[in-house]
Amino acid sequence: MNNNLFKIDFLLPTVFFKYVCVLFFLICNTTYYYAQTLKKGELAVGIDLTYAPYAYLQGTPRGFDPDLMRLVGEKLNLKVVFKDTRIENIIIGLNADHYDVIASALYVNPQRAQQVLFLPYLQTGGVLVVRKEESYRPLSLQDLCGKKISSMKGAAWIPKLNEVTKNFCFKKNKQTIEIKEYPSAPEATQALLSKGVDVQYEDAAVAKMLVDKLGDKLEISTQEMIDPVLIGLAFKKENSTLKNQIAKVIQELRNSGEYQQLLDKYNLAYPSQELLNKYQWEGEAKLTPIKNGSFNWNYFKDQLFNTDFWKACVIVIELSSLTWCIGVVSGFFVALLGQCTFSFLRTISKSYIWFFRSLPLLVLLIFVYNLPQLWPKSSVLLSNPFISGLLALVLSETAYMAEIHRGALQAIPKGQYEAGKVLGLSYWGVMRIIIAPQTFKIALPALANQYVTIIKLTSLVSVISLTEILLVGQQLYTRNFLVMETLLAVAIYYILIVTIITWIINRFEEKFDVHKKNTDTDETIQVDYEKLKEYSNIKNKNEGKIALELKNVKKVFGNTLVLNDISLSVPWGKVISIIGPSGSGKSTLLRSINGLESIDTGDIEMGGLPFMFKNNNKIKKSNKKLQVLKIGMVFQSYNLFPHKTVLENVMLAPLYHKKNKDQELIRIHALAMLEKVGMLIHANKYPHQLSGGQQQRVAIARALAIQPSIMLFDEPTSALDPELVQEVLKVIKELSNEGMTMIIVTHEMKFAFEVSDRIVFMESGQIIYNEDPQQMKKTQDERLLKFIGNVALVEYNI
Ligand SMILES: Nc1ncnc2c1ncn2[C@@H]1O[C@H](COP(=O)(O)OP(=O)(O)OP(=O)(O)O)[C@@H](O)[C@H]1O
Repeated sequence: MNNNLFKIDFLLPTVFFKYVCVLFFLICNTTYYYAQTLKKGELAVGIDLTYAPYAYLQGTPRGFDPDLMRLVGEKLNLKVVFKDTRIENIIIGLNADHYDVIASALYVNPQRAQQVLFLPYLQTGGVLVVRKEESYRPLSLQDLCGKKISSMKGAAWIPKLNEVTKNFCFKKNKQTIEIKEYPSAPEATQALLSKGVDVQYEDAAVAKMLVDKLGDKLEISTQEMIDPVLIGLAFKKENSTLKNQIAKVIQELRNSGEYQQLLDKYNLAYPSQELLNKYQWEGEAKLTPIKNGSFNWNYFKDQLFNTDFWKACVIVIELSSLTWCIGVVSGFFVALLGQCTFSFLRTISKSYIWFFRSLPLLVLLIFVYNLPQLWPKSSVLLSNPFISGLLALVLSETAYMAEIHRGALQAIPKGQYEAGKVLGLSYWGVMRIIIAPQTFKIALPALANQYVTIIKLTSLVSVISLTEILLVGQQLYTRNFLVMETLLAVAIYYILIVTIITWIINRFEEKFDVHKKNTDTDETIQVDYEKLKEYSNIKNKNEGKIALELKNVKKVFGNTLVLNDISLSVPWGKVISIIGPSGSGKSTLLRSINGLESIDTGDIEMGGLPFMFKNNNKIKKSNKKLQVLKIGMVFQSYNLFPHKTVLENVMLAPLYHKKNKDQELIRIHALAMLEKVGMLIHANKYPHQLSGGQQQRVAIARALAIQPSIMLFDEPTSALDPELVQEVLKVIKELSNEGMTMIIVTHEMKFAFEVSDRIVFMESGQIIYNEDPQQMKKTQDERLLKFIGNVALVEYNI
């Protein structure tokens, strides 16, 4: 027993040692695996599949890089997984552990070498591509002075082109080389085809593929590669194990000849020793590596003072402001077309909105910018990216703005249109003076929001090489790959612009909001009261004996006969009240008299002149504007213009029609009308600051300001509280005393019987009685008696 125990005691350290060894081996092994790839048995490859012939998607990833990585994966016994990533984000993705290696034709440059480990595996260089139809054939960079060059964003040769401008072109008194950077090679080629640029500076392999496909239009003008550059696979700084392993595999592939076969397939070359030596010196010895994960605050701070960013801010503000201003106006017109009575115009509006809202802005931008390819004459304007960008943005934004305006237009009560119409304003007059300002005010919060959206949308214009803020940022980080630092600076610039613009719009919105205007104090109006009296009398211009004559008027709404053979004669200076049960056609009759409703048959004459009459089986309106001006109309719901003060409401129509009067005279007359209705003291207030009765009295003053010969009142007291009714009736009574010809639709029976010369009783669209009030009181008709009797006869002190 003791022996056994001894044995166990003796054996334990041996077993423990074995366990520790196995565990150590396992840990080492695991670490080994995780050191080379993120996921065991898998090689994740970061690749931009939009760069043929190096890497592209045709069902599966194809091109030189995918082919090479598959070979490498085979040799290392790893499953290759491709992670499609845009080139500008590819290094940040590597350092964020999204993949193990970048195989995406990544040019080796000193800034990039600070952030990743490079394994050079290819050599390429730039060539110049030109349009075949033209005679211009540049052979070197020196031949590019004064020309426009398209290039892929962040290409290695861009700094070199700038050097040529500085050290060669300027010294020879030649013009600068203008470089336009595009997101990818196809866009750069498109710019060349549509004559936006003169030359495309392109990678030799890409250019060869281009010429293979578009040989009838494009040609490589250089004899050999300009400035050869290295292309490398990139690894995380800490992952030299994987780099060494893949370097070993590539060496094996080179030894076996497989690598050369692959190079030949794509017309590429392995880097020359001379170029590799240069890289050792430039890329690794000279620059201190950037520590992975650190944020370069100094670089970020420098970007806040970068003049290129500030210039781009000016471009963004100009582009977004112009887009917004033009879009607001054009959107309003598209929205108006949508409200038209002509179905053809409505269809145009709807189709426009449908089409441009469905079209992605990016597609529209590229299409507009490249339109000169289809329509060469347009290149005069459209080859300028600012103009192309503005046009595409305006086309797209107009559709969105039209929808915002449509909502605002629908929110404006119909009475506002009608009030403008009865004041004799033309359609465009009503739109300009009454509807547009109100629509704009309603739509302003949504429009302001759209402004902010446009500011951010301008970043898309970088696709056609307009150097706005994002493009400046992209140009920087595609070279140095300090993506986070650059994008933070970009974000700061956008936030700054949006904050300033929002502040300006908010001030603007406050200015527009009449509810926030402090006009509550009853400001004394500076007027000469003696002069007011001179203008306050009603001057009727009575022509002929009869003010108004309706002959056999009929009006149908759908299948309902609303006015049935109405004949009515109104002599000058008389007051006619129209009474009758609800729906009997009283309002329709009144609205037909001033043309707010058309009639189906019959004639309407005013002062002996035809106003509506039958011609070729159609009812026509003659001298409509002139006739309307002879009629003042007061609505049940006042219909004052809420964005104008009381005085502005009253002066609106006389100022519009002018009639050779000077503005001061119009103002005095308007004040006189306000004095007449007892509203002079409130002249500077806005309608929302008045009671219902006060608003109705302003509405009467507004109708009187056009100096009408006939006044129509459509239930002027129906919307008022009983205490406010009498202040309005008092004004109407005074007008009748002055001899104003009036037609009043009312339910105020006592008032009607007191003030009227005749009372018209309507039922089912017909005039049943048209009598003197005293005579009507003696009626034996039970129906009429019942109607008059059923109405409460309130005692008014008027
Ligand atoms: N725009 C319209 N479209 C269709 N029908 C209408 C329209 N305007 C009025 N009507 C119809 O015409 C008839 C007469 O309406 P109207 O407003 O002239 O009557 P009213 O006598 O003024 O009534 P109330 O005293 O209630 O205002 C009603 O049956 C009404 O429904």
